[in-house]
Formats: sequence, C-alpha cells, structure tokens
Amino acid sequence: MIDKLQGWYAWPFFSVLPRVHKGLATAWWALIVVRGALPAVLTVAVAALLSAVQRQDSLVPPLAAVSVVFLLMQLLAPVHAQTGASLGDWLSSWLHDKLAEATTKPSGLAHLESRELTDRLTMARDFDLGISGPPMSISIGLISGGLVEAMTGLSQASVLFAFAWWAPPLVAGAWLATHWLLRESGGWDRGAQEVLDAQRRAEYTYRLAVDAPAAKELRIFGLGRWTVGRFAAERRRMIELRWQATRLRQRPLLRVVLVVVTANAVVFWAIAREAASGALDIGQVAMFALAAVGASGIAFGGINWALPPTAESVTAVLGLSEAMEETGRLVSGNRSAEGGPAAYVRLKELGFSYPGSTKPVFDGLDVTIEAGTSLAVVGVNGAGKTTLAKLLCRLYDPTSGAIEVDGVDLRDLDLESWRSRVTAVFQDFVRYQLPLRDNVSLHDTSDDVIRAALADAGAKDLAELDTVLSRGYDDGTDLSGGQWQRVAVARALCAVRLGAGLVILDEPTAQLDVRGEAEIFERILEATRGVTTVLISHRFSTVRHADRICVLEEGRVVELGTHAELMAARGRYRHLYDLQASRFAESPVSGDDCTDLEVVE
Ligand SMILES: Nc1ncnc2c1ncn2[C@@H]1O[C@H](COP(=O)(O)OP(=O)(O)OP(=O)(O)O)[C@@H](O)[C@H]1O
Repeated sequence: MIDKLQGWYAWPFFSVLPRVHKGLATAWWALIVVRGALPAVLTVAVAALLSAVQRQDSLVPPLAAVSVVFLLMQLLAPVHAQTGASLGDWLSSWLHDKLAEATTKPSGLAHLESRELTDRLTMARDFDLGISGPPMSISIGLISGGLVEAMTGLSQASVLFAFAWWAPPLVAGAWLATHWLLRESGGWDRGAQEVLDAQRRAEYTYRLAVDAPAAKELRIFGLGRWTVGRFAAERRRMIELRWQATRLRQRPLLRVVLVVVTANAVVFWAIAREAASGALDIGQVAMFALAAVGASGIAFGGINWALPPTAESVTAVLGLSEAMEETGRLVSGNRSAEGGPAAYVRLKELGFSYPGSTKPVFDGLDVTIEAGTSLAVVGVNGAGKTTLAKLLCRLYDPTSGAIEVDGVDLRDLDLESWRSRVTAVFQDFVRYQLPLRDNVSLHDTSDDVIRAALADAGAKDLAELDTVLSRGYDDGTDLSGGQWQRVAVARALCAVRLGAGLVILDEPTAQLDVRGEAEIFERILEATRGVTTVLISHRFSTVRHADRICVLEEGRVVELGTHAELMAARGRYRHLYDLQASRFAESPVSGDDCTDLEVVE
C-alpha cells in the first residue's frame, strides 16, 4: 500500500510540502479536512432544523448550529486561500533553490548542454514561468479547492451510513468510478516532445520580445510583429494541445452517466420508499437526499485538472537534480595541483566528442605547452578552439587520450585545486550586475590588487570600484562592449596576480578596436610573462606574439612553431595569414600589426 502510494504521480508533490514549510503544510491539510467536513455537518444541522420544525421543538439549537457552521464555512475559505497561496510561494522558492542547486552543483557542463536535460529543465521551470499553467501560489489554491470538494463528497457520503450501510459505498463508488472512466480526459502529457517544443519556442520568443539584448535587432529588422505573432501562435498551440487532451470523450462520458444515475437512482428510490412508509421524518429525508447529492464532490473534477501539472513540475525538479548531477558529474582526483603547471601541460592523443554527438571535435590531438610559455591556437570557425579551452579547465573530460599536467592526468588532480590554478577569459564572459570591484574579483582581494589588474587591462579609469556595472541601480553605469571586455581581461589578470598558473584567453580582444587591441595585448603579454598561457584568437596580429602557434584542423594539430617558423614553412598558417593580410590591405587602414579580419574558409 505504502509502495503504491509512493509510486503515485502526485506523491512527490504532497511529500515535499512539509519539507517546504511544516507549519503552513499542517494548517493547509487541517483546513482541507475541516472545510471538507463542514458541509456534512451543515446537512445534519439543516436536517435537525427541519425535524425541529416538524416536531415543533425549540429551533434555537439547530439554528445556532446552522449559523455557526455557515459562518465557519465563510471564514475558513479566505483563510485557506491565504494559507495555500503562502504555501505555494514557499514551494516556488524551494523549487527555485533546488533548480539553482541542480544546475550549478555538477562540476562539469554536460548537464547544461544535453538536449534531454534542457527539455526537462523547460518543463521543470514552468512552475515559475507559468507558460502552460498558473504559478504555484494559484495552483495550490486550485488543488485545495479540488481536495476540499473531494473531502466534502466523502463526508457527505458518510452521512448516508445513518440510512443504510450499503448506500455510502454505492454512491461514493459510483462517483469514484468517474475518475477511472474519464482518466484519459484528465491530464495532458506535458512531457510530450510537441508540448516541450511549443513551450521552449514560446519562452524563447517571449524573452526575445521582453529582454533588452534583442531590442535593437527586433526594431532594425522589423521583427517585432513576427516575434509577437510567433509567441501567440506557440501559446495557442499549447492551449490547443491541452484542449485536445482534456476534452471529455463521448463514450466514457455515457458510461459515467449510466453508472452515476443508476447508483443515485437506487439510493433515492430507497430513501423515497422509507419516507413513504413513514420510517423517515422530513428532516431525515432532507439530510439523506442532501448527503447523496453532496457525495458528488468525489467525482472527477477540479483535482484531476489542477493536480497533474503542479505535481509534474515538482517531480521534474526532483528528477532533474538527480539526472543533472549524474550527467554533469566529474570525478575529482585527490592529487594537489599546487604550483602546477611547473614543467608542462600536455594534450596527449586527445580525442573528444560532445555527449550525444558522433562527430569528434578532436581526434588524436597532441601538443605540449612548456610551463611559463604561451601557445596560440588558431583554426577556422568550429575547429575546436573553445572546446580545447573547456577541456583545459576540465569542464569536460576527454573521450580518449588525456591532458597531463607535469606528468599527472588532469583527472587525477583534485578538481578544486586545479580550478584554482586556472583562469580564463571566455568569448561569452559574464557581465555581472555588481560593483566594478566584484566584477574583477569576488574573493577577498585587496583594492590595490584589483586596481593593478584593471591597470594591466587598460581599464583603470572606467569607474569607481564601488560603482555597480548596471543601469538598473542607483548611481550604476553601463559599459561599452570593449570596456566590458577589458573588465573580463582584468578578472583573469587579477587571478594571475593572485597566483594562477595557467591562463586561457579565448578571443580576449575580439571587441576592441585595432589600437586598443595592440595596446591591451602588450599589457596582457607583460602581465602573463612567465605564466603558461593559451591564447585563442582569429587575429594574426595578436597571435604572432605568442611563443609558439598551433594550427588546428580536423581535430588535430597540423602545424606547430613560432610565427617566423610557420611563415617560412609556407603551409596552412602562412596561407591563413596571407589571406587576412591581403584582405586587410584592401581596407582603408593599414599597418603590419593591425590585421583585423576573421578567417572564414
Ligand atoms: N555544446 C556543444 N554540443 C555539441 N557540439 C558542440 C558544442 N559546442 C560546440 N560544438 C561543436 O564542436 C565543434 C567545435 O566548436 P568550438 O566552439 O570549439 O569551435 P571554435 O574553434 O571555438 O569556433 P569559433 O572560432 O567559431 O569560436 C563545432 O563543430 C561545434 O558545432
């Protein structure tokens, strides 16, 4: 029985409520029971009143009972609504915590880039987005309504025990059968791919419409109407899907009518017979008739519509925590990375494919980076440069081969210890809505170090350290793309000042103008002198200053050497370099150190 209950789809929802807020959950359940019982008490009180009228007894006690019960029914409804809304808010916030934990806890990235898990995340987030259902504080109200109705039905049915032992199971059973007979009409499969796709597209177009980053393009390309139209179409699709799933089916409906009418006819006929024989007085007839009618609350209704989407959200969040932990988990080694890399970092016969993809990004990539030197990585779009950065940070593990740091496999190093040795500027670096100081270092770093790092990145006069880098705050400010990039570079250079041993720079100057780029690159070189550096860049003017350069192609290193060596070799690097230089020569600005074109083969 307990196993069966735990297997019930709504079990996770009900079982988390006391964990979310014990007091509110207890009050919520208590109110369901009390509010569910009151209509039966009212039925009995009304019957007593009628009997008292017939017998010409004092009407005061039954009238008082009717009034008290009626008053309680009126009072408890808003109290219950408030309790439910509050419990819903607590549940929402608990689920948010769980989701934030599920997405951030795994040390790898695979859980955030897997299609299956992002679909499940879309479904799980619906309690918050309210795209396919109301928010939790409202849903809980609908669920309480359904539960109170069902409790009312049960308590009314139990009044019929006073009439005949067989009446309550007959009437309650008939109404309960409606759940089973109409089960297909009750829920819609929110996990169905069609629903998830519509939900994802609806959310995406909604974000396009309301978030600032897309605002420029929506206007320039005249996409406003298209976005709103598409959002409306996806929402309509979801409403249609829900309507199709919840429409009452004709044949089961006929069976329901037959079962319910038969059961009620038997009970009402029996009541009528007893009344005609004089065995029941008017009060009893009214009580049993009202009870039989009130038992209908058990029927298929509110609860079957309100409960599934809410319960599924909870199940999805709980299931997601486990699945994300499993998919994104990287097993940490236990060797310290302190002081590394002291001799070299070697990418040894490295093979890698993204989870779910059969196409290898790397296939036998082999290169050694001497500690304290810089290696530039070049290659056409999609050659795997950013993927290499992710592997070096150990955000993924290689599918074959290994990354070795001073002869130790990265997987044998303590993950936290390794991450504390690495710093990076990613192409999609984060613009934290925090003071400038915290954008450079969120650790307890002295202002002197922060100022020095900002100076290294050519960003010393951007703003006060306490100025929040967002217009959404009083005295906040925003920065241009290039200024933000300098802040991201300062973040990495600050980590270098604090002792990081490996610096990964993925297009660190992509948003800077040519002069800014040349200037900042000098500074980066100066600040990272003697630190192992991997520099990814499309700009050959930047790349040429690295100690060595490797060209990636088809998942392997096809050329490796200094700028001069590779130019002399007249191979792939020379070809790409000349391609940029010739395109640059056609542009109005020129200068040997300012080649500024992206290589697109
Ligand atoms: N999360 C992912 N899941 C599956 N495939 C991916 C993922 N990220 C990248 N890829 C694929 O891996 C390959 C290498 O991508 P990567 O971003 O490393 O290239 P890149 O050399 O940095 O490109 P660019 O110069 O355009 O920045 C590409 O074919 C890309 O489509």
